Amino acid sequence: MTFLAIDVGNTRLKWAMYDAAHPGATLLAHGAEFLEHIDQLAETGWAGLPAPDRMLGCVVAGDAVMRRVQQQIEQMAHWDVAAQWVVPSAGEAGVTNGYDHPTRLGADRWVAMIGARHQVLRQGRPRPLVVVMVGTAVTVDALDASGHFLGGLILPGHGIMLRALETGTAGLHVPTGEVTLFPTNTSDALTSGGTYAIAGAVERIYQHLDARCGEAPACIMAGGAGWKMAPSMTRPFELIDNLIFDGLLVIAGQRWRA
Ligand SMILES: Nc1ncnc2c1ncn2[C@@H]1O[C@H](COP(=O)(O)OP(=O)(O)O)[C@@H](O)[C@H]1O
Ligand SMILES: CC(C)(COP(=O)(O)O)[C@@H](O)C(=O)NCCC(=O)O
Ligand SMILES: [K+]
Repeated sequence: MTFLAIDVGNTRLKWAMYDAAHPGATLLAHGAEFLEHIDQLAETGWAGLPAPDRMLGCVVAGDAVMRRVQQQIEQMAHWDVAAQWVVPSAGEAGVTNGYDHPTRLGADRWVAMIGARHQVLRQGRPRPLVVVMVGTAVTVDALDASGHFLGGLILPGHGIMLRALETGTAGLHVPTGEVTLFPTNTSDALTSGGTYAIAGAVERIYQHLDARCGEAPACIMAGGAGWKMAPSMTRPFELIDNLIFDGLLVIAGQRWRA
């Protein structure tokens, strides 16, 4: 059963076609498009793909963007698949949702937590877990050892931090710099400031979760800019590029496995 997984963030749409709709499926094809280019997906990235039997996605870029994606799916002549989008709930696939209003949680955060929780369980005993996603925004979410989502942080991503400083000041229009411990020029000061803001937020949630659970958490990181953070993290972590797709495969497996 071919399965199309779609992750629509605020910067890019990421898609992956699998040969089955459950964890362990083989990846057949994948791609990413900036949101400006998604109206050509049917003619470009998706042309020549096998027709998917099932589709499951998560979208945080708004209803208009979701409709544009659905139009591309409808435009695929030989496809006959209903678009289904994950809506965060009180509980799914072994994760329970501690958000005040569970449906207001970003669908990408929910799916990533489900993917990360299953990754931890595959590796052995249940542990508390920090899930970091470094995309347009950065999210840092905490689950206890039972798979309960306790809550998390939202902060600006690298790009938004830099743009905010550029537009809010007269003297901060400089090229990208390096991350250094004691920056001695404006470029390095900005790049290091953003990177350590994110690393510091992760460190704080890690400490909060360690204190709450009395056990060192696992940490899983994902997102288009996750690799930029790797050298600056203060705790052991695992970088999983396909975390959202892994989560979508877990959810699909539970919904559709006969
Ligand atoms: N090759 C790349 N293409 C696009 N964005 C990239 C790339 N490498 C790093 N990035 C960074 O990743 C961010 C987008 O990551 P992504 O996970 O696609 O975000 P979102 O899920 O919010 O759309 C951008 O803000 C950019 O800073
Ligand atoms: C926090 C986010 C903007 C992150 O989006 P992204 O960086 O992946 O584009 C998204 O998860 C979102 O819109 N969340 C809804 C609000 C919430 O989670 O509380
Ligand atoms: K995302």
